[in-house]
Amino acid sequence: MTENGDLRPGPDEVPAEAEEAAVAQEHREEVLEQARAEAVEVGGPEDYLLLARDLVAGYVPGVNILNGCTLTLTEGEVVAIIGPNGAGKSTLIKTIFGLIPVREGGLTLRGASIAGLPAHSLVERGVGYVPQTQNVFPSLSIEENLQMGAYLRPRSFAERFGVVADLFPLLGERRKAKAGSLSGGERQMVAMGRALMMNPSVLLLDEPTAGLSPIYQEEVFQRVKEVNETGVSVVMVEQNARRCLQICDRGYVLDQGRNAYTGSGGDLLNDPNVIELYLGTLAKG
Ligand SMILES: Nc1ncnc2c1ncn2[C@@H]1O[C@H](COP(=O)(O)OP(=O)(O)OP(=O)(O)O)[C@@H](O)[C@H]1O
Repeated sequence: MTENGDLRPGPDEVPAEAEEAAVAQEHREEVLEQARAEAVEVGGPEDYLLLARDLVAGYVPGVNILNGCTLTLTEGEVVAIIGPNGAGKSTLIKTIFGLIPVREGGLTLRGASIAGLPAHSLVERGVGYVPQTQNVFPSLSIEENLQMGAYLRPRSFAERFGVVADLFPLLGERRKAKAGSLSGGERQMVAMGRALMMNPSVLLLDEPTAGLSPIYQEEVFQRVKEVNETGVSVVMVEQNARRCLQICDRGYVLDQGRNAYTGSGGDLLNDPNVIELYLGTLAKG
């Protein structure tokens, strides 16, 4: 408080929140410094369904967003990518799906390099991707959206539609409804259903619960688990970090395009550093 009773902080006073944020930022920098020194230890490409190793990628020439990210996915796993805004989570998933070129590092699927392959080649190889936004064709019906998902194998449509409608009954019950008339949560089911039409072995989900009510968020998490139980391995970027870590097998905390922490969902949820730096309110900063 200033001498004249003004409650606003004076020029030399640092508000408690800003001070806390500065301490947390300093701590994050230390964590990243350590991450830089210790590369994430992984096995060889043949040991994983999917291996992204020391990836460097970015949008603008000369500006890297991923600064050496490593992620592994083993058959049957659900792997979460969490971290603060702008950490590069979506960029990592887009790079894996071939939407952003790999500048350095390796990217393999079942031991074979997929770096440089366009997205449609990845779909043919069994990788499905659900973008965060604009992930349905609003003027098309649910059925037509799912047909778009099966465009590479139109003859398998009926069979796959049956499988997908078993997982997401809404899609069968309302197959003639325009996707644009659905709620955000229902659209997310259409988007996931569409990606599953090609019977992928890996499903990449970019913030599937963003903008959804808590009830729909929970439904999405449950559906992801059910999809995983059918044998689909999942990599998901999530803003609801706590809930995601509860349902995933392993998680990666990214920060400034680098691996900050990695471990089982339970270990990350209970790690005091992860709680302090990434799961608390300061993580949003
Ligand atoms: N199309 C783009 N062109 C240029 N820079 C981009 C583009 N998309 C994202 N970026 C930048 O890349 C950085 C990482 O963005 P990214 O979307 O991967 O972060 P994120 O961890 O997914 O965060 P958020 O939770 O905010 O989506 C940000 O600084 C962002 O501004």
